[in-house]
Amino acid sequence: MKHNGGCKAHAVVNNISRNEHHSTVGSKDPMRGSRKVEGHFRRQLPLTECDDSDHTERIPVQFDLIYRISEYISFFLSSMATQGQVITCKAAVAYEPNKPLVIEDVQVAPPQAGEVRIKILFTALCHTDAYTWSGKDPEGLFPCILGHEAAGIVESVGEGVTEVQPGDHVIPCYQAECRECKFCKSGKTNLCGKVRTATGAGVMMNDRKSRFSVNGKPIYHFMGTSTFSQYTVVHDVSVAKIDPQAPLDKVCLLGCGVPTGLGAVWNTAKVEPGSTVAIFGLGTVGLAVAEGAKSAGASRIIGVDIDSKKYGLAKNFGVTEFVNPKDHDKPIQQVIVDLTDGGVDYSFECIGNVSVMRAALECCHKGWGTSVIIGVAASGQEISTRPFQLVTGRVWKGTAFGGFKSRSQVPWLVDKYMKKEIKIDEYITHNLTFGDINKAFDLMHEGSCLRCVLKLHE
Ligand SMILES: NC(=O)c1ccc[n+]([C@@H]2O[C@H](COP(=O)([O-])OP(=O)(O)OC[C@H]3O[C@@H](n4cnc5c(N)ncnc54)[C@H](O)[C@@H]3O)[C@@H](O)[C@H]2O)c1
Ligand SMILES: N[C@@H](CCC(=O)N[C@@H](CSCO)C(=O)NCC(=O)O)C(=O)O
Ligand SMILES: [Zn+2]
Ligand SMILES: [Zn+2]
Repeated sequence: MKHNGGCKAHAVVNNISRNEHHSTVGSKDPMRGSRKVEGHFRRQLPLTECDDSDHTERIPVQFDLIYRISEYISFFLSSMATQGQVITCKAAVAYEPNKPLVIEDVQVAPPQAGEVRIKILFTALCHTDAYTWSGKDPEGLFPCILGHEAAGIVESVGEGVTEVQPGDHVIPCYQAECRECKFCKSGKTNLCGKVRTATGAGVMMNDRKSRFSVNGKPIYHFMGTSTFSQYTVVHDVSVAKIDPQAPLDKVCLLGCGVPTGLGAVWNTAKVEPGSTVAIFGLGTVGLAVAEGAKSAGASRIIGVDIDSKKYGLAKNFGVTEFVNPKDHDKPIQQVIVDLTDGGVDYSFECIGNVSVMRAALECCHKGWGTSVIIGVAASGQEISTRPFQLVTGRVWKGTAFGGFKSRSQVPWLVDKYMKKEIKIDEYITHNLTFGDINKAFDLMHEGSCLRCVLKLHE
């Protein structure tokens, strides 16, 4: 008898099937059917039909467990060979602003005290990588290894690291969480001060030096993550340990864009049921805002984008109305105020354009409307509005990583994805190999690309 969907084992099989299906969308995956020791292997097991007897129902679960143990042992043995050694691997180096990234052999030093070396399996590209690469980031340093939206497996740990060990599946987090500094203890913010000066300077805290080099010349770290490398070294306070069953080629997105949008709604704005919402910019971050607003019970979710093609897609994430500023003669804030009887309860800027940030504030309702800045604006840019906008009750806020505490809450977001409570697959429009990283950046500037996931190892 075939599955009827009611047994525990069947739940596992369903999960495998779903992921298997999505992992093939838009990509030719040379890993399919192979048995490499990597994060998404579990989902590539051949499926056997089960019947209703206890015996056959247990087969997939046992098979899965055996596989996971062998995966762990195999990874453990391979990491024994590299622990304490310099690893030479491929990384995409940004030598100069806007010049194509160069994939080359990079030496990655072993982790020092309080550091973790991670084998990065999958990384996505975020608009902030392109922003720093463009040379407009005041903290941008060259040569560097960009990348901050990824997932991988711990290869080795430095002295004193207790919360992760080789073989653990992890997401590197550009926003650290040490649980000891005044930011972490305040209960008022997800920002952490412990390693921020080092990550902003492209080095590690211990010795203020980089762990990356090419032929002896140091290469800067980026955002404390540098995931455009087959191996990276991060601070232990920047590592979230996640469910080893989670597909790493999907949950890599929980390193930045998706949590940022969801958290902007849930943690920063705290949107209530029945609220009206305007979202400026319908890329991954804006769509995650829409998803968060829908789940928070917003009654109207107005998407604003200069690319009208975004509307069809945005409906799937909860956007109920669409406005293209190019279709109107009036300022966009006036268009939205007219549409909503005086303005929206909440607005979100997900572009990084300071003129749009002003419009997003000014389309909020007098007395209570709150606008959240998410977009990252270029060096030298400043925001402005008439102070009267704030005097009359509008509130201007900003958010980093959606207010989520990284080490504590990224694993929770992974679990929510595994329970199908949040989307991830729907944001992945492209899958490419590491060698195509420059093509992936080109795609980012095309309207059809939300997130492109790169596979770092063959
Ligand atoms: N604060 C944070 O923690 C955080 C985290 C992730 C990303 N970001 C930033 O968020 C922003 C969005 O990231 P993304 O990956 O979704 O980018 P994206 O480029 O995919 O999306 C931007 C969208 O804005 C639209 N747009 C551009 N100019 C516009 C205009 N004048 N009016 C209306 N729409 C316009 C584009 O058509 C596009 O759909 C970036 O600035 C990124 O750096 C911030
Ligand atoms: N380095 C830039 C600021 C960049 C920025 O604002 N980064 C966001 C995350 S963007 C992720 O895609 C952030 O979280 N900032 C808080 C922090 O970096 O501590 C500049 O100097 O202008
Ligand atoms: Zn990002
Ligand atoms: Zn801290």
